[in-house]
Amino acid sequence: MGADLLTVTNLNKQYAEFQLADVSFQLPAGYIMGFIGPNGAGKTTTIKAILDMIRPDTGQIELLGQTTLQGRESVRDQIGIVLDGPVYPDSWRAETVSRYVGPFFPSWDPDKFKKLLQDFAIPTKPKYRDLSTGAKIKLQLAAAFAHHPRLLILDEPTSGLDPIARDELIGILQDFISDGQRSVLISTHDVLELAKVADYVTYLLAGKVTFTGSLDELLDRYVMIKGGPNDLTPAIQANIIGLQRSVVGFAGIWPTDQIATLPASIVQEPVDLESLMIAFGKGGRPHA
Ligand SMILES: Nc1ncnc2c1ncn2[C@@H]1O[C@H](COP(=O)(O)OP(=O)(O)OP(=O)(O)O)[C@@H](O)[C@H]1O
Repeated sequence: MGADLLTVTNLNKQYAEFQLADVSFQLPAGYIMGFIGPNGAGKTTTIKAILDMIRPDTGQIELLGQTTLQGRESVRDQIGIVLDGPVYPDSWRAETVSRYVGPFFPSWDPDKFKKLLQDFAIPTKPKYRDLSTGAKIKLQLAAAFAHHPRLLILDEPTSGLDPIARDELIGILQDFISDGQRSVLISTHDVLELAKVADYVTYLLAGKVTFTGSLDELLDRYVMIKGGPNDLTPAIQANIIGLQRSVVGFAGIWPTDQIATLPASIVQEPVDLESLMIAFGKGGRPHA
């Protein structure tokens, strides 16, 4: 496993009605980490702290081995950023980005940027405000890749993308990490797409990390259980995560290490990330 490109340790930030509490996780080189959790969990706040767009109350952020603000500034060139929503002035065109954004990055490669505009099929004539949502995201990606980043940080890049564009983006991210030297931190609600490529996930709930680690490890910890109405004993009801009832019975998430406590009539199936996220979001908590 390569060196960590990003380490977040005990990050705290207090707002009037929200607290980011002791957020810690690390991302090694060569991997994609999904940063997931319900609306308002604190994903954007954490990303803003990582990018020095807000100042945390306490905690440490290490970006490409640099912990101080000055040190992190010195590696800024190696961090590619894609944020949700409009990021360039309405009147800009694709090549304006190279003219005005390029000078901020010592390793900006105008030829690479031009080639990416072609590769990503980004129209160069329309003004930024008239580009489609997908083209706007791809323009940010082209700008991020044009300065040869080692770490790509994306905050909800898939919102507003159609399924084809989402699939394309996932492919681009996979290519990006393929040499084992680079990593991606991606915050998204699109866990179906994410589950196809993420090696690691960090799951944030109400400002706290409730799981960080390998996606396979998270999925191995649980099974989906199903049974008829009469199978729902008080013991199952007390421990099941994200109980769903219907006329034909019930379903929910169950910790793998407690499978032995289940009656033989209960059906067990592998769990997927989306079902887990829904169950956790409904008030269930990840099992220690
Ligand atoms: N500047 C601020 N002042 C006060 N509260 C803030 C500020 N910025 C964010 N918050 C609050 O912090 C909480 C977390 O917001 P954040 O945008 O980090 O969540 P998120 O996980 O990215 O959510 P979403 O998935 O909806 O984008 C929210 O309740 C939000 O209102």
